[in-house]
Amino acid sequence: MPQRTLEIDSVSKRFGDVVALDSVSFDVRPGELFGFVGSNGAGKTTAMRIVLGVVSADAGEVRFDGRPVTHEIRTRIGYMPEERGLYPKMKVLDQLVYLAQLHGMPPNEAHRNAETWIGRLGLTDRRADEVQKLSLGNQQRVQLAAALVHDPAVLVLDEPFSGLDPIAVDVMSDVLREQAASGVPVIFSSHQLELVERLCDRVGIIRSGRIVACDSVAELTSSAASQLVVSAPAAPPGWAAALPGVRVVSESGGSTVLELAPDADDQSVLAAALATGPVHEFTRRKASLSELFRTAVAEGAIR
Ligand SMILES: Nc1ncnc2c1ncn2[C@@H]1O[C@H](COP(=O)(O)OP(=O)(O)OP(=O)(O)O)[C@@H](O)[C@H]1O
Repeated sequence: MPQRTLEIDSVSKRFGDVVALDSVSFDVRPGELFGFVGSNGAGKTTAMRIVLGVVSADAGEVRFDGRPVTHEIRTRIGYMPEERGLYPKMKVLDQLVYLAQLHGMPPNEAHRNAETWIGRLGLTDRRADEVQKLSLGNQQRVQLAAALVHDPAVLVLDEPFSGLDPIAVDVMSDVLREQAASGVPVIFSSHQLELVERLCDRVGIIRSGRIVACDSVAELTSSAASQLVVSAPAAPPGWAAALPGVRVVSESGGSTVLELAPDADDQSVLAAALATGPVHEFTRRKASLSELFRTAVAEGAIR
């Protein structure tokens, strides 16, 4: 295991009868952007809270750099909680300086870092405003600054992109990429799967407290069933339904999307399409993360 890896090892957690996490294991490596995705209530927030020590695990262990996460290590984690955790009446600059010092940073450095992130995140005009007077998106920028202001060794961000405008999404994306590039393991949860697909080195999909897939998007999509887009305007409805190893995903206006089993013969699909008349398009398409996610959530496991 490389140094500075965050390891979640066989972590389980119940709340009464609800199994929130069932022996969840994955790791986030240095320099990696890791996307944590799953339906509402799948267990993402619980897992992140356990990493932070806000919630204790019933079983399993969280390690950083090969050692169990202690209070000292937790002060080196930059955390953006889902419920957000700012002091509403405190001014932006004061708040960031205070939080940096709370993580053990000397006052001068705390001040310098706070100013740096205020500038970087486009909050300069708001630095003397109380947090409660900011728009939600700007509060979120402050929340990101709060996670970063103490130069964390790990970043754990619970839905950092929710509610951001497109410019703020770009800023957030750039900052997360930079942090990862500087060697920080970064994990964030999100329901914006196109964004996760675009940004992340690896993705973990959690379903009902269990990890059902964990790999790079390229690996996950290459092992998923491949799809064919066939445009055959003269083909009658249902033309492909009886072809062996073929599932019709959608059919509209002469364009049909088919899912092929690994051993299905695409040439016989082409022959069947040509038998109906001209074929204008015949393209293989990889499943997107969204499609993969739906399969994983529906079936429980994709590999
Ligand atoms: N403090 C708690 N007390 C009781 N049940 C809880 C508590 N925290 C979480 N749960 C339950 O644990 C399960 C996992 O919830 P969690 O918040 O981790 O999901 P999530 O993946 O973050 O969902 P979302 O995408 O909606 O934020 C849910 O069934 C939830 O109701």
